[in-house]
Amino acid sequence: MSALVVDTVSLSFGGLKAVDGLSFSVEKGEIFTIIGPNGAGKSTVFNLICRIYTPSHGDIRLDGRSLLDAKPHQVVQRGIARTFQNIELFEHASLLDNLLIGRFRHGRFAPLSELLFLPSQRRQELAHRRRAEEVVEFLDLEAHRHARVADLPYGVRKKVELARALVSEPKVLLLDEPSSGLTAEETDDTAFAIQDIRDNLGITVVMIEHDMKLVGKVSDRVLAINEGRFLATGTVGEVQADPSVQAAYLGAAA
Ligand SMILES: Nc1ncnc2c1ncn2[C@@H]1O[C@H](COP(=O)(O)OP(=O)(O)OP(=O)(O)O)[C@@H](O)[C@H]1O
Repeated sequence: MSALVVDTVSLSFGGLKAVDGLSFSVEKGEIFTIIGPNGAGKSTVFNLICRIYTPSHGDIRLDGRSLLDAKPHQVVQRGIARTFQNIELFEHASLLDNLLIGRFRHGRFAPLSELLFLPSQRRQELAHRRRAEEVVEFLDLEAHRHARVADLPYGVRKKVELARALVSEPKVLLLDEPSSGLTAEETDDTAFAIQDIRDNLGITVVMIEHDMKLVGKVSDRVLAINEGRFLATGTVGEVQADPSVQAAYLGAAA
């Protein structure tokens, strides 16, 4: 069974069809990349998967179960985590605190037991702290664990966002332009991190990315879209050679 299925999904903003009858599926353990010119509908697809938007038509399924009955805050509990094109962190909190804040969005948050600090709550807290420390180590962030996020260089902040997504132990990780704003060296580092996340943590990765070098390095399969519609899917070479993909990029550049 596919990990994630987007099934004939549509969404319009006013008269604009941002996503138009789009279907694709992502297999478990795959690194799957969505490409397309600016305004193609890529971020809207992520927002639909995360339930920020509700499709006007179609269904989205995680492990065979529709996500459409989930509220945005329940999507993390269902097993989907996400990073953003523009970093979204608590800038004045420490790296570690940013990861711990994630726990309120993960698992059960019971205000009363939290208040009373019951043993079950304490166990959960400790497990979460352990998980946060493991992720810090996994992404080589130990040197920065107590640093204030606002004081960290951009490349490290981007990694912290990735760490925060991993703390929720997702089945599927959505990465929105993981290389944007990074140097070539940091982008190479990100490629290794993405591969490690799949290989060592067994997480399925769905990524939006413009940097075709990174796309070619890590993707098992690529999906190209334009004007909210399916253009082509296959290996990066197959998709880049597809005439409809070339026409879409040429059109966008015109
Ligand atoms: N909230 C919104 N309200 C109105 N129009 C929107 C909204 N969000 C996106 N759009 C429009 O929908 C279309 C798809 O936008 P989207 O951001 O999904 O594209 P994208 O492929 O992610 O682009 P980029 O590569 O530039 O980030 C664009 O024409 C955009 O202007």
